[in-house]
Amino acid sequence: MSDLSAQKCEACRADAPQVSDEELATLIKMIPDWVPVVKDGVMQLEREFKFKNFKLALAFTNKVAELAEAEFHHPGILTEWGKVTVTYWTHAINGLHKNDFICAAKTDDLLES
Ligand SMILES: C[C@H](O)[C@H](O)[C@H]1CNC2=NC(N)=NC(=O)C2=N1
Repeated sequence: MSDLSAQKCEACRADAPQVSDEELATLIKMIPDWVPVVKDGVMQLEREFKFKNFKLALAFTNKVAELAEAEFHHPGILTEWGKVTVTYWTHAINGLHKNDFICAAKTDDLLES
């Protein structure tokens, strides 16, 4: 568990600021397996997780879903045979918030659980 994954998400508020370029540069180093991507004009964090088959991919998907409910911060999840693509962004601000980095770090920790 890292400093980032030990933190808790805060409630998503529409007036919350998006992370600054400097914060992005610092935070992205803490989750080196994730990449910032822009989809439909919205900056998001994305990582592909590889598995031996669909059953393992689905089991991981369910762990991510439980995390999302526990933090009340929800990703996009694409579950395929042998692969799960997880994407975080904050809908309330249509961009990246520190919550997204916390949840990405917590998602990485699920691989050890
Ligand atoms: C009403 C609103 O959807 C909720 O406050 C939560 C639910 N989960 C969420 N998840 C994400 N990724 N962004 C949000 O803004 C968000 N809002």
